[in-house]
Amino acid sequence: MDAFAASAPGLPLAVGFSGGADSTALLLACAARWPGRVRAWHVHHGLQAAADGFETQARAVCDRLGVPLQVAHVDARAQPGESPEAAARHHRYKAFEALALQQSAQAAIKTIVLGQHADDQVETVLIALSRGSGLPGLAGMPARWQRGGLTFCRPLLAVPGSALRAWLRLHGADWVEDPSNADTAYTRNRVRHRLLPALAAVFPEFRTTFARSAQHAAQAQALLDEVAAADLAACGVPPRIAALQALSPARQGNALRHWLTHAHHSVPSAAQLAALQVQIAACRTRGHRIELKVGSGQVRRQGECLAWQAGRSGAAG
Ligand SMILES: Nc1ncnc2c1ncn2[C@@H]1O[C@H](COP(=O)(O)OP(=O)(O)OP(=O)(O)O)[C@@H](O)[C@H]1O
Repeated sequence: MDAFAASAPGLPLAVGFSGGADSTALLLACAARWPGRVRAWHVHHGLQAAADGFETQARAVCDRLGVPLQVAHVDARAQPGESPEAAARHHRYKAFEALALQQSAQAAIKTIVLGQHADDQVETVLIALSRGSGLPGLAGMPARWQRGGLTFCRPLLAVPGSALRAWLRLHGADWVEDPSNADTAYTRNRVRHRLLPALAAVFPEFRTTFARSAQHAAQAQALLDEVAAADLAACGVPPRIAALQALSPARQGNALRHWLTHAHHSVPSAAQLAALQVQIAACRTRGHRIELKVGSGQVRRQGECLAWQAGRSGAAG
């Protein structure tokens, strides 16, 4: 397994270690490759009775490998309207950031590696397709990104889940099965247990080909982000309406989506974006008002520019 062949990670690194098969394989591989430069971080989500067993397993594996383990306990219960998976992910990343802050300067963690593999990537792309997502969703999970001064990597995205388990068995390693992975109440689990076997029967190479499509989508999205950044630099932030009107509809929509998503963390629906573009096109007189619900807030006209107003409790900006 040489998933870091393309670019070596900054060391020392921490493995996000759940005790499950995927992150166990990742921890074993990293500990063998960079002895003494690897740590394990385990997040106890406080959600299910089995979680204490995950922590016990994580401790046992790390003791055996001689890898230092740090455990963060969080309360990852979902807020109303939030999915349990999204809540767990949110709290996990916060916990990783907190663990990074606890490190001494000499041992500062440069990279956090996570164990998502090719099957996880296919599931992500299929779920995005089922929701009618655009390129950002179809691009799947990024292999590498920066957050809070840390670099996160997913070096196993090209490796099938079955290959990881076979590799673990070959090395006599054990892991815990998260019982919630079998719960078909979750969309992702239904995709994994019902859809992936059907796909494999029709398209045996689907992991590789879907991953290639996801990469094409990610490259195209990177280009659209560059075009949006250049167009917004010309339009100003917040954007001037006359400058937006000078753009083609496709570039205007791209620039608006980028502005709302990146500056205001508010993803507009296709219908909201189309309505906003109709309003921008009609805005030819001094008295023309624009006031539209977009994402989690509102877009209004403010003089010659658009302005963003966050949902009820937020401030204008
Ligand atoms: N409780 C946790 N503590 C630390 N890292 C975690 C935890 N849960 C997940 N991760 C990290 O995030 C990755 C993706 O988690 P997810 O739950 O989506 O996958 P998984 O298939 O259950 O992975 P695994 O088999 O490693 O548990 C894991 O491979 C691991 O690197």
